[in-house]
Amino acid sequence: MEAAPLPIAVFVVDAAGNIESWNKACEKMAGYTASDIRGSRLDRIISFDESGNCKAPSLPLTGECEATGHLTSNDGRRIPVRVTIAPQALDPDKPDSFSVIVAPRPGVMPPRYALIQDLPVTDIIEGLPCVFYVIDQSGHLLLWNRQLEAVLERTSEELPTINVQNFFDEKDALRSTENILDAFEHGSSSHEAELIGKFGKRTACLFNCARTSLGNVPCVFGTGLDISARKEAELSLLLRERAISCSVNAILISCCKNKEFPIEYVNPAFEQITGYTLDEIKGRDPRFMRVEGCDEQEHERIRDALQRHESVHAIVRNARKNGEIFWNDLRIDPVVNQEGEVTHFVGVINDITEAKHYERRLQHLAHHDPLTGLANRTLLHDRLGSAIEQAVHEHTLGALAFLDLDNFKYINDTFGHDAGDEVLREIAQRLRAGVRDEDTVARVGGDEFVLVINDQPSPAHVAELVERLRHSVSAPVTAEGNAILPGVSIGVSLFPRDGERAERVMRAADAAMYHAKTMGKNNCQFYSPELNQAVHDQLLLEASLSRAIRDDDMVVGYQPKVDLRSGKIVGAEALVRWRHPDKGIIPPDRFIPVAEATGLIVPLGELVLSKVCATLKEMRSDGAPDFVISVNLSARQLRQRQFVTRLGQMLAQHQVEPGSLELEVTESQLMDQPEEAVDVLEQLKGLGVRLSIDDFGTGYSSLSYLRKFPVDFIKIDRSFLSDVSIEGNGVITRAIIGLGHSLRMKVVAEGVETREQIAFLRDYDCDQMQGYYFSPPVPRDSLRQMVSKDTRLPD
Ligand SMILES: Nc1nc2c(ncn2[C@@H]2O[C@H](COP(=O)(O)O[C@H]3[C@@H](O)[C@H](n4cnc5c(=O)[nH]c(N)nc54)O[C@@H]3COP(=O)(O)O)[C@@H](O)[C@H]2O)c(=O)[nH]1
Repeated sequence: MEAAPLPIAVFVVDAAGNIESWNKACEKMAGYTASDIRGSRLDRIISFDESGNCKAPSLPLTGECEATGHLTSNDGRRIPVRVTIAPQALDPDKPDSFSVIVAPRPGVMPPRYALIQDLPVTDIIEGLPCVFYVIDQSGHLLLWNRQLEAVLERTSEELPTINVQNFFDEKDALRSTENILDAFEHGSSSHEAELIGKFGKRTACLFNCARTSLGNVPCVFGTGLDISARKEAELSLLLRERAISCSVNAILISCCKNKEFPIEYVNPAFEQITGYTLDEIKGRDPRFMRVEGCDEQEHERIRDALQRHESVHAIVRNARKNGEIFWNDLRIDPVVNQEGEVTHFVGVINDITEAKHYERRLQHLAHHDPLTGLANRTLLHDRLGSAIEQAVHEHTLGALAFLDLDNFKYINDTFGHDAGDEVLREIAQRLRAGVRDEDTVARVGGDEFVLVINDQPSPAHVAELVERLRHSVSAPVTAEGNAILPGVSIGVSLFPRDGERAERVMRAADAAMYHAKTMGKNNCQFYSPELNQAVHDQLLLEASLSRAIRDDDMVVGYQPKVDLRSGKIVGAEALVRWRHPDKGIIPPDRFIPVAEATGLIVPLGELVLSKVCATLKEMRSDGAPDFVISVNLSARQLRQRQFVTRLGQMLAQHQVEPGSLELEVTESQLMDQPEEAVDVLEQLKGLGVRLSIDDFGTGYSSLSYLRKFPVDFIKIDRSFLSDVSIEGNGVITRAIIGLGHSLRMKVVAEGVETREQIAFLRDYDCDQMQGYYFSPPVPRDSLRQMVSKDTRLPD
């Protein structure tokens, strides 16, 4: 392109040639500003030609003249100009200012290289924004600029002595030197390499070399442009590119150029997660992976955010190429260019399918029983709350049934835990099959199930349904090759009739179930306000029992035990009663279960034992040192860790012979945890006390355990004696007597009420009897009298 012609410059000087005025045109031509130049002499900027037609003006100026010369601009250029100087004053005799008109001389502009000799080469080389070098064929520097010294951290004295290959890293030296010297052969070369300073400074440079010669010496000259910043930018770009490429999160970049936001890039993780390659989907609308009809609202939200060029986070379901649906934790952010415009969107796709499934599993676990898959207590509570709310709102009737398996412990102990689990699973399935999908079946404890039955036409319908369920649950279950008969007690409450809050409805069903248990098990009871009263009474009983034990309102009665051969009283069973201030004597059947359930049995048992010890001491001083008193023990007392130690201490404290105390434990208690029972019984035996198995025949003793229990007596349960003349009963009683004797135990018959029973027991060599036929439980003093009078069973 032709350069624009320079304007004519006109300025004013005084006669001495000092510049007085300087306008924009002058500044444009010469580059000096008015403040730079004002006051300078004319010959500072214009050198006049001495030869030629025009004569150079001499100072001081006197008159008009025309000359040619060169204007030296402030950037060092020498511009050929024609100069006209004319006095400005009106009085030509006293001229004191002159106009100087400077015009570039057309046609006298030098050819392209004509001024080359005038070039300030050193200035140019030093002013270059890069390193400059001239190298001979041996690889030594002939010429260089200061920039090279700075980059190589070397002085101008050092540089000529060092070969160019030492300017580079060892690994780069050969290649870089070759590249530079290549220019000797090919005329030019270009490459990138790092210059290494003497003290380790590294400068990445782009080298451009060209062949030339200095005089007759062939050499290569060139520049090395510092590209460190560019290299750094490139590296960081590369790093980001690699990071995107290596990311485990799928990344998608889409363009904003149209409303479809076409895909421009996806990384390998995207390809792996979705199954689509970049080639397959480039240019497509990213929504192509959405699942029709799924997460519509979320997609709408994403769309809105993108239209507004905003970031958005959403969790949606997408389809992989193979059709599989995955959960996508999606984060989309706008990408802004240098002008601040959003040009792209970057989407980070995180496949959280596994996490979602895990979350669901956790959710399920948090709300379901792992063994049966039924609802657990938490879910039951939620469902019951909603069911009650619905029943209240819609004026319908709902039912809550509380089911407790009657003999589950026995099943577990006899057939093993695997069989027990199988029974629970089978029962769960039967219950689930017996109700509708909208009803809830929950397992809330080892052998406790709860049903929430919605929207029932009448209580009679509920009763029918629950009875059907009871039958279904009680049917034999085959587990681990055994046919097991699981009985179940069911308590039912109705809502909102029995309560409008979950806790109340649950409590009502629980009370009904408790009632069903006391009614002989394997039956179903509905809650009634009377039942509530009973539960209330029960609670009162619990509270006052604790007080009674503390205040010693307990009395112990003694029922004599008689030797069947001699008819002599040989001992007694201690039986506790509660002497209630208002209700009179309360029998143990009413408060022992409460004491056991509340743990009060422990202090109560200790109270009885200490009273018995006191009685035994009295009996000894009465002259009956061999007299034995038996005390009933509950399972909870037996399981008490310090029981044996404490009993030993108590006997010692009362100075009672351990052999005069007998402890009765029921057969079912022993068989509850037989291994532990053997352990405790042995410790008790070690203490010297006597042991007996109470209510024998009602539990499920196995012969192997009977052998292991170190007991002295077995007590035949009174139910077997109720009518010994009836075929079956007599047979069992006889068998128990035989069994006891064969195990070297004495046999006691309890609940003996008739002469016939006595005769029967004597016929079959039973050892002792206890029962109303001889005596009911009597106060301590009455017992002492009977013993001292030697009251006997008649022959
Ligand atoms: N853990 C503890 N349990 C105790 C204690 N005191 C009593 N009990 C247990 O309470 C149950 C009921 O006892 P009770 O009402 O005292 O009845 C006993 C006898 O009165 C009764 N019996 C005795 N002879 C006859 C009879 O001829 N006919 C008849 N119908 N009943 C009779 O039997 C009960 C004694 O039974 P058992 O204990 O099985 O020998 C009872 O289970 C007691 O064990 C205590 O301090 N701690």
